[in-house]
Amino acid sequence: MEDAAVEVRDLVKRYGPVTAVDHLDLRCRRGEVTAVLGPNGAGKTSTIEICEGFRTSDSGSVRVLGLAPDDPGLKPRIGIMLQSGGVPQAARAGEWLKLVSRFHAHPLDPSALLDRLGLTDHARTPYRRLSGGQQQRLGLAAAVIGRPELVFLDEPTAGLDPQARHACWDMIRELRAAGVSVVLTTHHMDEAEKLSDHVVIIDRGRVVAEGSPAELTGAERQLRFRARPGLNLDEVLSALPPGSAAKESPAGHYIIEGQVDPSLLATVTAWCATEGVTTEDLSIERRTLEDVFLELTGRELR
Ligand SMILES: Nc1ncnc2c1ncn2[C@@H]1O[C@H](COP(=O)(O)OP(=O)(O)OP(=O)(O)O)[C@@H](O)[C@H]1O
Repeated sequence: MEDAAVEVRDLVKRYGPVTAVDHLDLRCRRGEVTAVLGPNGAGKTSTIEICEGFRTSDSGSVRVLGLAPDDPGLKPRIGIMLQSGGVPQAARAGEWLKLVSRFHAHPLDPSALLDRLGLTDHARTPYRRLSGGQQQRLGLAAAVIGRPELVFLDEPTAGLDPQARHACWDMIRELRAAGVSVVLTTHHMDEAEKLSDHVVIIDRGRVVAEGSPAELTGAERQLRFRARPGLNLDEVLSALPPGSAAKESPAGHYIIEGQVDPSLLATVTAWCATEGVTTEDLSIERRTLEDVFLELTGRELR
């Protein structure tokens, strides 16, 4: 398994009666961005923090860059951005980053990094006085300053405004371009779709689906329209090619799935015309990761 940045097999983590991670397998390839998605309490942070060496597992095996998570040789090679920050409350942003840089053999320039993340004006501000978004950005800076081979980012854009979010995305793209492996957890589907090579969806401590964003959303497209509620979809389905699907969700919002081509479009609009149904907002769309997630778990991510 030479090329795995992270290799987790049959991982189990229990907190008393709660099984947070339930025989989970996870493989993150080197040089790729892997996004781990799941609803609250799915077991993402438990899994990632076991990989980072901050929590112990009950059973299973974990290899990070080929090493055990508690191997002292691993720390200088990985960067970690914790959900909880991990920065002393009184530490000033600039001084903290300089201190962190001294732990690394070939660090990035702290001032340039602060500038990059829009924190130059806050270099002398104690951590506790930074806004939530500024704290996040400082955490990201500390995770990448040592030029790591692998970066773990736990919800890196939570609470960021759109501008800071884009700065964070740019940084993740640059890391990837430089060959750095990135493992990130997120609640944002668009973030996972835009940034990642591989998406792993976990729910109740297990992997429920994985693949590239394109593999997960499939080539299938959807025809969506609005019309009066309660249309008999069995009728339109009987006129469509086998394998097509139709649903009304929520009331008055219709989705037809299958080979969405001009012929299918003609069939649906002709059927609507014979039924005296006026359609509104008719559009053809690709399935999103959010659609896939809802189908798999029946739950929203947020
Ligand atoms: N230290 C702990 N003690 C007891 N239970 C815990 C602890 N940490 C996590 N849990 C429980 O384990 C389950 C998984 O939590 P975890 O934080 O790993 O999920 P998550 O997917 O990261 O969730 P979120 O998206 O909310 O951060 C949850 O039911 C949580 O309440």
